[in-house]
Amino acid sequence: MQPLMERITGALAAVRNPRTGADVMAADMVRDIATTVDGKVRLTLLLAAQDDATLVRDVRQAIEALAGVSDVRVDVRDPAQTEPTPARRAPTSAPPAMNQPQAPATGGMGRALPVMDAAPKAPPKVPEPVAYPQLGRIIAVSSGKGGVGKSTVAVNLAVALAKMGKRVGIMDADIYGPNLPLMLGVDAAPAVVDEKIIPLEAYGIKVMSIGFLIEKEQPAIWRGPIVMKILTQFLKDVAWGQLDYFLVDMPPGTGDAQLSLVQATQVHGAVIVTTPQQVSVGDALRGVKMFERTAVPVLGIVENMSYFENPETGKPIAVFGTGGGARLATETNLPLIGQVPLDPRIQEGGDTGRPIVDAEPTSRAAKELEAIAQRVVERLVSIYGN
Ligand SMILES: Nc1ncnc2c1ncn2[C@@H]1O[C@H](COP(=O)(O)OP(=O)(O)OP(=O)(O)O)[C@@H](O)[C@H]1O
Repeated sequence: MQPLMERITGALAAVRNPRTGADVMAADMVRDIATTVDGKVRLTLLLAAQDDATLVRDVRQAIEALAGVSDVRVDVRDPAQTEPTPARRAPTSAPPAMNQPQAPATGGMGRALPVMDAAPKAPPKVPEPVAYPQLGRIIAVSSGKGGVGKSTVAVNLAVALAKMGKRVGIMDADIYGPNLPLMLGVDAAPAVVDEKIIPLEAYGIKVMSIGFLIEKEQPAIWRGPIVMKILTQFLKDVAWGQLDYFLVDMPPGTGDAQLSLVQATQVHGAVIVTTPQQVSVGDALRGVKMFERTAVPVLGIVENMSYFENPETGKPIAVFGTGGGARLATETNLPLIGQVPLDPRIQEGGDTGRPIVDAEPTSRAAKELEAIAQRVVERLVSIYGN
């Protein structure tokens, strides 16, 4: 058999970039191929904003198919932010420490930090927002900080809307921690038919996640232009069909993805998720302001993990303080459209791919989430009509 390195470069020479027609080796899109004696392969793929993100998967699959390969990691970089090399670097044999992560430590936050945090040299061109009428009303579900239950709320709102007979799509734009595959129990490489990506389906909703495309267990290094690229591709190149509501599970904070989304299309409304604690409320306030600055109407505030229902008395116990959602609503003059209790079944359902609105429809949490979906619809109708 040929040496592994030669077989890798041979396999990559058969992976074509549909945008340019050239293979990824000839186009100099592959850097730093490294292998270990036990068949681990690591490489860097230079993916421009205009390139098809499914190339990452194609590259990985081409290498996985080779005999003797036990593990493949593809690090994605934006060529605009990568130092040009005068000549293509020769493939290197892997040093023994090859498998050590290259990204900075996460500082115990359980979330990988981006490895490419250098500012782009030239300001990126701001694209004109494009309308996607087939997606129906586009709703961003956002939070100021991570871990407040934004994805949980987004997923359950989507399922609740579907139970109301609406046609619903959901995508995540969370490059650092796409949660939808786990929460909805779907995780497969979506099929591509006639150059359109076919979304996966769960609980009557159509689903597309960055998690279906990017490498698992490796730091997300997609930044600025790549986020924009993925968002646009999900809006434009996914065969969503005609929808009534399209939910976007945003990454926490007020960064690239939020701006990219509002630059990519008209967002009809935002739902801001917070917990009752003051610190969470402060972050959420910044989120509200960001949407207001970009002329996206905030439909309302959802306070999650509001209270724990005492199983014996049925009385609420404030676990994370009280009143945060109401305070934020007063400060921003926005409606508080729901208070979702802390319920261990929400977490279990999130981990096993069964949203509580489907799994425990009679629970107080599920009923509240359904009521929130109803209020979101009413708010949208009051702003845009039917
Ligand atoms: N009301 C709730 N009761 C119990 N557990 C909850 C509740 N809401 C969310 N959780 C759990 O809290 C964790 C964080 O929720 P989730 O992933 O939805 O938050 P997030 O704000 O989207 O986080 P991230 O910043 O990672 O995207 C999950 O394990 C989820 O199941």
